[in-house]
Amino acid sequence: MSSSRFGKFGDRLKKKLSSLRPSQSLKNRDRERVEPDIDSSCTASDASCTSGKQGPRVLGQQPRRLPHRASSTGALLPMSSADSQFYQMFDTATSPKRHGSLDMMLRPFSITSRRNLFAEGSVDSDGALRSHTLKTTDKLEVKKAGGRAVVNRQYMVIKVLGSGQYGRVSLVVNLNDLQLYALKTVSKAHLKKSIRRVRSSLGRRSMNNLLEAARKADAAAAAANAAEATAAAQAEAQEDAKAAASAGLETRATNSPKAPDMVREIAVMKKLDHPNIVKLHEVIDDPGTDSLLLVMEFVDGGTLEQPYVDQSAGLWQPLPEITVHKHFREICRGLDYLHYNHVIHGDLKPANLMRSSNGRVKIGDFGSALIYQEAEGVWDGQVDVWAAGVCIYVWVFGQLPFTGKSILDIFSAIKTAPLTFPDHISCSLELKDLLSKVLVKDPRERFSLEDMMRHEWVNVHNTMPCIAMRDTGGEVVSVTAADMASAISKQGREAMLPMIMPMFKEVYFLHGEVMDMEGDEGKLVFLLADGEAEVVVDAANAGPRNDTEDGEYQGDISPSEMLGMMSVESMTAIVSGTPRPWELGNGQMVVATHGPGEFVGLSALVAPHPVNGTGANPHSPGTIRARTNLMAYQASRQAMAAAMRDHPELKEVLQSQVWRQRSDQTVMEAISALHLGQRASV
Ligand SMILES: Nc1ncnc2c1ncn2[C@@H]1O[C@H](COP(=O)(O)OP(=O)(O)OP(=O)(O)O)[C@@H](O)[C@H]1O
Repeated sequence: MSSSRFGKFGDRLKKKLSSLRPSQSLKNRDRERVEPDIDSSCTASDASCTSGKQGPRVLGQQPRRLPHRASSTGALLPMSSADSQFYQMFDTATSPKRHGSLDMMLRPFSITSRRNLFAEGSVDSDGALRSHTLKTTDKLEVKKAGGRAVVNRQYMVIKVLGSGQYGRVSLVVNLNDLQLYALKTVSKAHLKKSIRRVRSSLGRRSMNNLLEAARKADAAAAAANAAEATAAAQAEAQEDAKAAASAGLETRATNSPKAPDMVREIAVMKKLDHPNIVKLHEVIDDPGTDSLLLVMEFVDGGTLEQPYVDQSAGLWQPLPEITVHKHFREICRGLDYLHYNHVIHGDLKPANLMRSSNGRVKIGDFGSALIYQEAEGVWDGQVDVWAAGVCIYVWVFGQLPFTGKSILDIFSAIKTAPLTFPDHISCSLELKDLLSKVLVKDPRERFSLEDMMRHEWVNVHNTMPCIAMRDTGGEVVSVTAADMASAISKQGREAMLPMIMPMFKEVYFLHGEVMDMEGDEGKLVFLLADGEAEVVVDAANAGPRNDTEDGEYQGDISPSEMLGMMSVESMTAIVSGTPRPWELGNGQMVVATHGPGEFVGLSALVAPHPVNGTGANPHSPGTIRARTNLMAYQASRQAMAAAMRDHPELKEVLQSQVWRQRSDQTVMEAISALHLGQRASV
């Protein structure tokens, strides 16, 4: 492998990069992917099945422009045959049809472990139940059967239950166990943001920041109804106000929020199991979009807000104290279980409390929950105690304990106004006593959850004890590597994990540290647990590895075949001449970034050789480097190879992982193909 030859290739590649224009930006390409739109309103006659829209929803769709080449002065030049060959291949590889066929190629991996109840074109005995492909993304498949949407051949949508600020909740039936579940679509970006938000609020923002934020919010929503300030918002504001006051109104740079770890949060949530907690059963990721689907226990009695609030007037209807008492004891148990497992709910409010048909109250919506880690410092479970107190107050008195005409007024009332009880509603002295100990502004002086559970109003003078988890014992939920890796459903993942998890050991890397070097024999495979890794390739060193001396191509797979295996994104990255933040200079390019729950280093193990297309490529096609401080599970290539020999299905699954991750391997193939395309034309 002569370095001059690759040097020449490198120069030609650079020239190519600078002379080409992408037909679309990477961003637009990403946005062009079909968004999942699960809708119960589909009918059998509506083949597109998207709420009456024409065909699936495509965001940011733009007419495709033919690639052309510009001179340095911007004038269009006639294409060379190498260019046109390349463009032809590029066009084929990136056309929707071609992209579709890539999906087809991957599809068999997606259904191996699922019951195929609604195979394409299947018809029931009456001929009524037909299925049509509705939409398929990399991991999320939505089909239509019997006029209803079916997600991943498992969850059939019955109806929409409701919509929150960030997503929609549908009632679905699980075709595997014929039980009802609630399926919630949430935005990954929102989930990450809310984790960050809770962390930062628990990390103590200053009062100045808080008031500034409140002023901005007030200005933006001058007409906002004060009643919209939720119990949780009050609780958060309360915590912030007190914390800021005790910190002398200074912004604390220390104790800054850690990078959000959605996978860890989800892994913990999935392990929580308590009669007063809405169970999270499955999380389905669609990597092509911002959507995450949460499959939850269906709670059939509605929320503890709907029946008690007059929506038109925004007024609460006071509840009998005895009803509130019953609800509250269950909330205490659920909260106690959460806190025992180091989970802070962070958004406790009547709208997030649900009732089952047998009257049991369940805490739901963990979108703002936080897993407390001792390393992070202060335990802030007191935020949930405050919110629980606000819930009692609202139910008993039919109004919020602290109100104002604007958000700023409400914050100010929370911070300074004394707790009062309306005269026109009578309640027991015990309840007033409890509220006066729970709605205490300083969290250090506020009742703890256990104090609350021992209070005479709750345990009815010790005749109905409300026993805390700490007194009964029980294992605290912990998450293992296997839990983390299976937290979010990935196709084939479930079958693979038991085979590979025993091989992994925990490793840590500092930001910038090399985990595996390009060109070395790929010895390691990593499953990322926390933090991000990037794959960097050196374009100047790229090229085929089994050319003959005279450069003749010896492989048995053609460049166009290789291009058929490429992802659109990596191709766009290769041909774009525009400098991008991920281009490091000196011909180095970050071709892939991976986060928690994803594998890196697999391509050396299972991907076909970039040129001859056969066998596994024993060399790392790119350098794997820590993009942040990170924790990962590491396995040796040898051990993985042995497992693949013993379990042929593991190889299939890992191969599909490589393609799905738009790995560095595909980029290397693109570079090789570009090289070969150029040489073929010389
Ligand atoms: N597990 C569930 N079982 C039954 N119904 C549910 C379930 N989860 C949510 N719902 C219904 O869906 C509605 C919307 O829920 P969602 O959690 O999206 O919004 P929210 O909590 O009301 O608002 P936000 O998320 O904006 O705070 C709820 O009001 C409730 O009626």
